[in-house]
Amino acid sequence: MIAIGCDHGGYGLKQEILRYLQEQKIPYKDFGCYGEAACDYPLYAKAVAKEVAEGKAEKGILICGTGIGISMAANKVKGVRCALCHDCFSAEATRLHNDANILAMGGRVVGPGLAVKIADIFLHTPFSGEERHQRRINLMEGEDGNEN
Ligand SMILES: O=C(CO)[C@H](O)[C@H](O)COP(=O)(O)O
Repeated sequence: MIAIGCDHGGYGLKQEILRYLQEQKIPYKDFGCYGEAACDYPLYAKAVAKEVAEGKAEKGILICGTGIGISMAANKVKGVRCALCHDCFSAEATRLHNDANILAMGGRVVGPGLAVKIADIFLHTPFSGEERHQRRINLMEGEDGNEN
């Protein structure tokens, strides 16, 4: 299951991503927001990030106006590796190298065609599992005994 959320700046693009998920029969849970009224992106970032960190969702997708604030907020949750991607190369690389578990995009930055392609690559690219990448993820997650 994919957890998905947005703020008002990402609402329109989220509708496009939802259409893609439905067409592809990819199960998802929509954590809001549910309209274009102004709202606060950290609330939706935290809801999706928590779902992913707790293993209830396999991956997440977060969209705000730029993708920046919502990715920053998601990355405050331990175990979340949220990647802001506005190109296909980065979407693939962050899965292969970082095992990113949440994709963030900006609804005011990318058009729907590119955004759907980025989401498709993100959802279908496995982590490479290569030792050097795993080692760096472990360091990032603080599994070396350091605090962060
Ligand atoms: O991109 C965002 C955060 O990074 C927000 O979507 C953006 O800041 C919302 O702005 P406004 O309230 O002016 O519509």
